[in-house]
Amino acid sequence: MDNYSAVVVEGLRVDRGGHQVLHDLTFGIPTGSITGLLGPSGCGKTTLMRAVVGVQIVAGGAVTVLGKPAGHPSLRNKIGYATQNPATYADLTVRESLRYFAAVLGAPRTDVDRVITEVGLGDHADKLVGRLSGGQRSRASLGVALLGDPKLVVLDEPTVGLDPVLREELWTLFDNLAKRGVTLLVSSHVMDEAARCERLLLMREGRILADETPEELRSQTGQYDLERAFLRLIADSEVPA
Ligand SMILES: Nc1ncnc2c1ncn2[C@@H]1O[C@H](COP(=O)(O)OP(=O)(O)OP(=O)(O)O)[C@@H](O)[C@H]1O
Repeated sequence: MDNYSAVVVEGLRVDRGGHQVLHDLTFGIPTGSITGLLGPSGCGKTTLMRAVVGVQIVAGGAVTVLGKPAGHPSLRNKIGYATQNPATYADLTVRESLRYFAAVLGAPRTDVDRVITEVGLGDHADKLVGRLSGGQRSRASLGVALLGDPKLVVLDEPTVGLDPVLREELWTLFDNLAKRGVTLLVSSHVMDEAARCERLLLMREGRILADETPEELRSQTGQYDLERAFLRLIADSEVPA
């Protein structure tokens, strides 16, 4: 692996439920970048993230993360992962929950207050997770992914259910993490978030349609609006040879 790529995926194939859901994917994710993973529901975004984090059985190919095979024990404390399902306990408060996960991960206790502030839950730190709104609960899960000092943060639709102000705050947090050299892989359905990413991986039906910067995507398709650009790519990919 070169120093430039935090993640290298080569010829990745994954089968789920008896079907191939990822088809020979090959790409790299630059260190310290925010890469957006975008595509319609069911195209394979979560499956790809699971493969990067090392919890997905793969049928073929290789995934290398920070120079080690995905799932290698030494990566455990270097990767933060927030799934679409909140990873917190309903009967603990936000602070208790984060303290628990900090202990499990071996992260310093002082991290708890830092991440509570980072995810904007300062006013809700002593509330039971079960009494939080959906958006607050997903921010509590995001807090778990930020405990310790992860070098790679993988976030599956972290802004679902958040209002525009909170979404903006979270994207500012992602920018700050990237400036510190953290690599972020963030999935989203929302194309306006694509413009916040340095690189975009656009997926459809288990294949990567584009791996480029928002600017490259705009100039390649002649569309400024990234949603239109994506639709143009899909239309072009469907033109019979
Ligand atoms: N546990 C599972 N068992 C069998 N098939 C699955 C399982 N989870 C997902 N799949 C299938 O794998 C494919 C990719 O699903 P995946 O969850 O990766 O898509 P996604 O792009 O993340 O979707 P969404 O945006 O809706 O979360 C889909 O066809 C889905 O039906």
